[in-house]
Amino acid sequence: MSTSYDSQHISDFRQKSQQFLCVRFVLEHDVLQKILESHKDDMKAKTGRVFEGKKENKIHISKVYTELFITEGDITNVYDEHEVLKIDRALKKPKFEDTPIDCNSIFCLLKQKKEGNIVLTKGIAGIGKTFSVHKLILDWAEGKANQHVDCVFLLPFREINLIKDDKEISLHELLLEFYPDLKEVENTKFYEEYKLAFIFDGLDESRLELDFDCKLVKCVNARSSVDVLFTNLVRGKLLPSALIWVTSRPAAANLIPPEYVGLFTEVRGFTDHQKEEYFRKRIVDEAQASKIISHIRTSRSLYIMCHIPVFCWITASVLQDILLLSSNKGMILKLAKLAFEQLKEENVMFYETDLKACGIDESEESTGLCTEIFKKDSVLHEVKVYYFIHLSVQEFLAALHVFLCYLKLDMDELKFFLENSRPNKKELLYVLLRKAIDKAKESDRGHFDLFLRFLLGISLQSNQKLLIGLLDETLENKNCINKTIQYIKQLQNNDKCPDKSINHFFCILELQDRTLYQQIMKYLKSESGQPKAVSNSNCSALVYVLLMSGEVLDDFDPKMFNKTYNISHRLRELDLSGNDLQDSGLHKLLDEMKNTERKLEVLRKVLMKFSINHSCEIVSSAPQSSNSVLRELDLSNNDLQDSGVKLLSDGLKSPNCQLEILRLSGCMVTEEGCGYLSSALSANPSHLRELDLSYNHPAQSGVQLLKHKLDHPKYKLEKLKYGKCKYTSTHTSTQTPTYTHLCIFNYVVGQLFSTLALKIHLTAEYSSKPNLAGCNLTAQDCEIVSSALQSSNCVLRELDLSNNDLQDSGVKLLSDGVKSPNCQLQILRFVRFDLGYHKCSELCLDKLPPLQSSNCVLRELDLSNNDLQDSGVKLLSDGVKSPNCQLQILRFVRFDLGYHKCSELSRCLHFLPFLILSSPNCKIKSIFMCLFVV
Ligand SMILES: Nc1ncnc2c1ncn2[C@@H]1O[C@H](COP(=O)(O)OP(=O)(O)OP(=O)(O)O)[C@@H](O)[C@H]1O
Repeated sequence: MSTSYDSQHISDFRQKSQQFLCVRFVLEHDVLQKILESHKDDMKAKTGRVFEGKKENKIHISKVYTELFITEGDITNVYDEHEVLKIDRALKKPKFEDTPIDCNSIFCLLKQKKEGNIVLTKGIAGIGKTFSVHKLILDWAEGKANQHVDCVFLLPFREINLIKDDKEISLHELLLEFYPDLKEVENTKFYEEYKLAFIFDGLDESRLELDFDCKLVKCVNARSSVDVLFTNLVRGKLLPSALIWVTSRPAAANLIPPEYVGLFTEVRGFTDHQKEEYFRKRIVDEAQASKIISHIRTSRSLYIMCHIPVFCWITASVLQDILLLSSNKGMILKLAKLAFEQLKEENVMFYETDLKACGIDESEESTGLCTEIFKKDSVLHEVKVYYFIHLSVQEFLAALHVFLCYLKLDMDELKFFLENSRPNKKELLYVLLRKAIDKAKESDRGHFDLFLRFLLGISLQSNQKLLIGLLDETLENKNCINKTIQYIKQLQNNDKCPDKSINHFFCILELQDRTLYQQIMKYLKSESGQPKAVSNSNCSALVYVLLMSGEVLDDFDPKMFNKTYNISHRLRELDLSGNDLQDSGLHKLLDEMKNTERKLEVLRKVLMKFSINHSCEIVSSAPQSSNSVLRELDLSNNDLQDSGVKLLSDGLKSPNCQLEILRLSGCMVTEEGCGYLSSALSANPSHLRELDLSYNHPAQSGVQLLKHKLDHPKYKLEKLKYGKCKYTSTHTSTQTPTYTHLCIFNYVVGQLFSTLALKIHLTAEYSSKPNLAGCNLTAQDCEIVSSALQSSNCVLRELDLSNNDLQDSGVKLLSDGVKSPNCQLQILRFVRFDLGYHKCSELCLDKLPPLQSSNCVLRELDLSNNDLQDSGVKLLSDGVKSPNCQLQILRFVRFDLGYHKCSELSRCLHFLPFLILSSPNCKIKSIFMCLFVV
């Protein structure tokens, strides 16, 4: 029997199925709306708060966001202009005549275009591309703009890079990686019926290899590599109705073929009006904002630079801190008095009455600055006691107070030191310092020691400059400083107590006396030639003094730590940061340590470039040795590479290895190196707790191998640093005591000298002598420097590139710059620019500025501390002999002969002056050579 449907049946069925579809649609719609609402909340959280340098500085974007000048640009220019020229142009001629466009309107403008599928926005580093992206998304999520768009996805290339290169993934899955909540849209018509916008931020950071002729992908569920998905979106093959926005720095903008670009925009930064608006918005205190704006106006170059928003931020941070210091001046002075009064009494804890006696009342004690400097406790009977956050803060403030009293000639306050003496004004500082030295010497417990060091530090004019805002004037009194140094030295001759003697070393260090080394040697060698007894605490102080002095290490004899003076067994930590100790020196040192019952737990060798094979072998053998107690090893910023890491990993595998912390930041480690480390950890899982691989180049899979170890209970690994997270080295500075209080300055100033700032600094018109020493510049950065040198309006006259790891390729680029007829460079410094560790010195030197070139106008060249070797020196002398060479001063001070004991080098070096001076063309007036034969 066949079923027959009459028309009534059919109509009922239609009605029901329509109802069913409606119900399904309503349900689906509800689900989607919920997902979209939660996505919007997610986006608000993601884009609403912005980092401003430090984590704790996370603020809401609306508090700082200032409209930017964005224009519609000509896409064809993208393909023929170099980024440096763009920066240059942007800095010199920030013209804002074109019609600005509102960032929120870009999607509407795109729709008006007949051709092209995407919006491409370019802009130089720090100009505000990411900020614009965040603002657009936030406005959309808050319902303020672009409400025709149902859903916006932010996909920064920086994060896309984290997806495995070879992973096949669908667009839907890609979105799930970023937005897991979208899981539920899978079976809906989300991708077909909703208006979607995709924002790809920072094309310049992308590691994708873009091939716009690649295979077609049209379906959101079809799998392929991420680059194929991206190119299909851009070509309009995948989700053709979606809106796509890509941002990029200029150099990478040309990766997208122009035919796909519907709207091309350029972020041009802040106009003058916007700059000022930014400062007023960011700095809530109106008077402070006005002060900063007027300060910026007085400096033309700063004012121009501030059209780049990131500079506005840096400027605001630096200037605000300086103002903060002066606006808190009154309070700081009261605290300084309090600190001194209490120090005199040897008090570290004090009461409300003590605060009042120094003019600090109850209302002030728990506000502003006080809360940062004080700690407050209620002890017995609810009586409040106060103490400075750290004793050194009290000691520093006390020293500041005494120095201020000296400036004000407040003899009453200085009575504590001067007692009955009444020196004249000229002698006052010397007498005051001398008496303070005596006071510290008299104190058995040494409670004036650090105070004294701060006071001596502040008495140097160079340090006083750091206290602008607190001191009304700075004073240069070299005569007094010299007399003080002499006085301390005199005391040292009769020093009976080692503790006092060490403090005297520190005092001399604080006064930046260069003869410190001899003083130390004198201390170490008693008259009988026998070592003096050195206490535990003095041992580390002594090592500190020894190692902090660059001069000392030229003559560094590791035996001193060991047999002769028998102090190495007390050594716990050895920081060789920034020293010249070569491989051979390190070898000797570790060798000595091996033979004793040593307790060296922490070895740091940061910033010391050294050869791969030698040093890694040395370092690898140290943790393997059976009596090794090495716990921390910091080899950051050395060119270890994977081969070095392999050697090191052999050490780690040893059951004797107790290493807990290993820092290999910036050591050119790739995925291969991660593999070695991973297998070393597998072989010996029990110790390593912290591994720093930041600033290296491991592919994601390399990191994954190690990350796995983080989760597994078998391993102790707790911390793994990778990517571009900044590792703050614990590298100490000779001036630590005096600068402790200024760490906030250092932070901001550090920001100011970021590579980005320096790049722009370099191309800015005002700067003819940028100091780029120790700025972590790389070979790539040399491209910028080289272009600057070749530019027709280059004003660079003097360039210091010391202590940068520029590598051969970088030197080559620089050399191209110096050869350019436009280049006016007269002075070039490459001090301790370790050419040596490439072990191909001829090559390197070959790439140094060509002294023979008729365009080269170099007058001064400083190659100190480079391992040029014989052949290098020969090349150099050939250059200098050339009739074109203009060189007048050539330095290679502290050339380390010990390293090449058996080579021809010494002979060659002795010959060099002769070779050069006997040449009829030679214009050299002085040669600085300082030879140390070990
Ligand atoms: N519109 C703005 N309002 C206020 N501050 C801004 C604005 N744009 C940028 N800034 C400031 O400049 C800094 C850098 O901006 P942003 O990260 O957007 O630059 P970018 O062009 O994306 O740079 P890069 O190419 O280096 O990624 C921000 O952290 C912020 O401090």
